[in-house]
Amino acid sequence: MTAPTTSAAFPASAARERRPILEIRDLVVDYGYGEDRVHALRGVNLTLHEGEVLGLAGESGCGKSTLVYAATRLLAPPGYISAGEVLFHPEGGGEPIDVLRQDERSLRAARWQDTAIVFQGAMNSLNPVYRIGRQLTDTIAAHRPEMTRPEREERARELLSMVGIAPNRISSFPHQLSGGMRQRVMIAMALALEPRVLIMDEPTTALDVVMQRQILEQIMELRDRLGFAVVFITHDVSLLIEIADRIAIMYAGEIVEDAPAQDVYRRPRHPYSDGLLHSFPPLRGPRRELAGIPGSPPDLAHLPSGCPFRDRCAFAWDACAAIPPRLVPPAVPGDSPGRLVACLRHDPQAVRYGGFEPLPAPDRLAL
Ligand SMILES: Nc1ncnc2c1ncn2[C@@H]1O[C@H](COP(=O)(O)OP(=O)(O)OP(=O)(O)O)[C@@H](O)[C@H]1O
Repeated sequence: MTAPTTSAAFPASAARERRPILEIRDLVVDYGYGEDRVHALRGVNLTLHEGEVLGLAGESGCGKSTLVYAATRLLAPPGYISAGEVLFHPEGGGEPIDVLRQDERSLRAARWQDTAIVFQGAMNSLNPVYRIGRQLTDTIAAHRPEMTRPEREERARELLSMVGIAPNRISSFPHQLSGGMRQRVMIAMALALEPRVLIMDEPTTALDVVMQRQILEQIMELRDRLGFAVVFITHDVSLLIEIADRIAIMYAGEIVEDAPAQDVYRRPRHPYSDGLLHSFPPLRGPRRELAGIPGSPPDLAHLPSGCPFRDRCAFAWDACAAIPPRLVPPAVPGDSPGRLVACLRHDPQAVRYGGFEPLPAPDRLAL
């Protein structure tokens, strides 16, 4: 069986040796107030390392976008952060900065320089009345006032060719470019200030498959060359197995599995990760039977007790209705260090502490 290749320039083992660049700790986000408050993030912990490609996957509504919007302070009302820390580690060491407590001025200065985002459907946010060159040079001018106009134009041309667009397109208007080219321009804009973290929220979803692949390959090539870290959001876990070093799977506002991409592919430990893998055709390697996941995610305003996945889970037993699972190393000897899963089958200690008997080994270790 041939496993798909990842961007292997940065093996998962390297992640553990590299410095963390962004640490999200116990992040809690709600939308609205009172009875119908939606608990969109319920204590999320996630670390991104320098140069790493971290994939964030999960069905619609599980909180992927909320997580990156909150972590970059771009969350709009009625969303609000009620607890947590987001630590950004400055280049060259020094005390990490808590992004959630940063004042507006330094936040604005840091945005695009430290962390840049390519939003869902970003290609539609180019201003139709300005040439793309002007839109690129304006972004550069806002952060690098010391650069002269010819220097900014030169940089804009360089950025375009970096993302595979002929530099003479600098004088095109957005409507003269295809959707794929406009999305490349948005990526060029995000890279304009050489950020250390690039967040991409479903950056290629609106494009056809061939264009998606070309853009992904380009991003990975740029990552290898420039060394920025990437958080890549998608519903499609098969795609992440191709491009990510590590994958975090989200469900109902929590991370339920966090593991090297190859481990998620070969041995998913959470039944939800397994279900997601069987919901999308693999891009390479042997075919998997596509089964999908029965049922739908819970209402985040009225969550069930215990494990939020239990109604859809083939392994659920009475303990799952009573004990909320925590992220722990899987109870399988030989699993990669640093791997985490939030499933009671892997946390016999919590099960016993809650007054239940752990599942017998064959079921407990089936995934
Ligand atoms: N403006 C809002 N008001 C109320 N609830 C919201 C709002 N935005 C998001 N939510 C809720 O927060 C939860 C998480 O949404 P979010 O958009 O972060 O999920 P997602 O995983 O990024 O989904 P998608 O893949 O569809 O973008 C959802 O259940 C959604 O209903």
